[in-house]
Amino acid sequence: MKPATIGETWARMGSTLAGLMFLWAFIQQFIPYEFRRYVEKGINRLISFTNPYVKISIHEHMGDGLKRSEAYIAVESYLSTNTARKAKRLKAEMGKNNKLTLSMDDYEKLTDEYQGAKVWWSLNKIIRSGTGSTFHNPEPERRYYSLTFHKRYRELITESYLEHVMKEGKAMKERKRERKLYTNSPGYNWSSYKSTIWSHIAFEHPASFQTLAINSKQKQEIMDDLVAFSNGKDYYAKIGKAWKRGYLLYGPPGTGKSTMIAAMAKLLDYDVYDLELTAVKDNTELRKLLVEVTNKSILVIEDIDCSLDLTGQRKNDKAERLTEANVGEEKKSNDKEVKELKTNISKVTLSGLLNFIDGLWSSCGEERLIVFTTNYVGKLDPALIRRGRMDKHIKLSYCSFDAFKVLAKNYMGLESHPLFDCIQQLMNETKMTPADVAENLMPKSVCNDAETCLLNLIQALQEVKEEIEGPKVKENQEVIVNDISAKLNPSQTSKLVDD
Ligand SMILES: Nc1ncnc2c1ncn2[C@@H]1O[C@H](COP(=O)(O)OP(=O)(O)OP(=O)(O)O)[C@@H](O)[C@H]1O
Repeated sequence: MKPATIGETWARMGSTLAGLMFLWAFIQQFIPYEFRRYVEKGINRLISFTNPYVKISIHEHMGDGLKRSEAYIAVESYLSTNTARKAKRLKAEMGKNNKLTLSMDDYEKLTDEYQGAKVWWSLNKIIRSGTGSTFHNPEPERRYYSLTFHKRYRELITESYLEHVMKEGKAMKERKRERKLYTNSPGYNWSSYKSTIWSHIAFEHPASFQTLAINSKQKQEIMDDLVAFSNGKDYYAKIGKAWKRGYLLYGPPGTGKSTMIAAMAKLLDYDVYDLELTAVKDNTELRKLLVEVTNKSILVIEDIDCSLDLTGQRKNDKAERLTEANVGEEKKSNDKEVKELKTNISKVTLSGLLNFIDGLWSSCGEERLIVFTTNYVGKLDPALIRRGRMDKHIKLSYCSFDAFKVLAKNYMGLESHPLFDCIQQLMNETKMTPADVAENLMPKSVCNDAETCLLNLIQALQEVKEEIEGPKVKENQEVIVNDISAKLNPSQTSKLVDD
């Protein structure tokens, strides 16, 4: 008799297995549940006894279903380097600097070798039919990586290879890291998540400390403080303090508080979590949001004076005013607004916020900055900004000549100009925010050159000064400017005088 080919053997095995399964399904109907469980357990044990391969699963989400597992993220980036070379089915996504990044597609398999041991990775998913996206289950699909290897490598894989994957994966993730801007604001529903969870976009704010227009001494001091913080892991551990630091940025609108936060994030390569407190329903929701904040991040609460209990009160007042004005045609729209205002009143309390920042963040997470901004530092509850909670108080003020020089370099590439003296003198006598100075330095038409922009600024500064000191100032100042400008460009001078 002719020996069976490999194909025939597989076919025979397949049909035998199918027959056995059919038989088992048939028998199951007649045997009690307990006995069935017993038989199934035995079969499983027999399979694992005869199967020489070990399987480890690494799931994407932690037990609570909210947080992505760090192990999963590390495996994902570890495998991404092999993916482009080895995998046949790839997933492409837009990554850092608008570059496409490739990763394994669902159900794809990859092999890897480590100290002579061959392992197999695959990306699988569990689809939970019938479940929708909810707060607790943001995704109905749950992905997980499976690692399969021969049992003779058990020790090598569990004690050495997995550690190697975690370490390499984390390092790669760090190198490819793209800074993100997270927000909980319902108006910015960038992802499919519900409004109460953070949604994010890539954070590509162009501001840096180099372009930030503040006094150079103050700038250097802040930068040194930030760098010392980010290198301070051992120091914080030694003194027994949680590795976090609070900054209070205060000053009039347009002095660069938001710009400084962007510069901080760029300097340290941190993510930014912009917490809109008025969109947080209550302390429970606040807790959920804060638990989600990752390490190496800045938690920002802007205009803190407008965000806490005060806001509730303000909204209540407005709701009452609208209710009183409920007459005529406006009634319908007022009713709607009153309803929205009443339902949107945040119940987050100052003590709730402080408890979470002090308690929760001290017991979990590290390398985090908290930044509060306000235009009115005097309005804040001293408990909120005491040292230890807000460690560094930074005052951002009107544009100094030092700060102006940074803006002149940013906007016009100018390091010096004969008109700078006049600007310096006016800046010492007036108050103008960097935002207003910057606006005046922007060319108003394509043909505007640097000198025209500087003259625009001088004119604006004169107007501010005039408001403070009266019109006589303008006359005196014009004489000085005209003297300088006449030497530079006569046509510009007449323009200024005419204005
Ligand atoms: N110190 C600064 N350095 C560089 N640019 C600045 C500075 N201050 C303001 N600007 C410019 O003005 C614009 C507004 O500044 P920014 O939003 O940072 O001010 P702010 O203090 O946060 O204001 P607000 O209190 O109203 O939020 C910025 O887009 C930036 O171009």
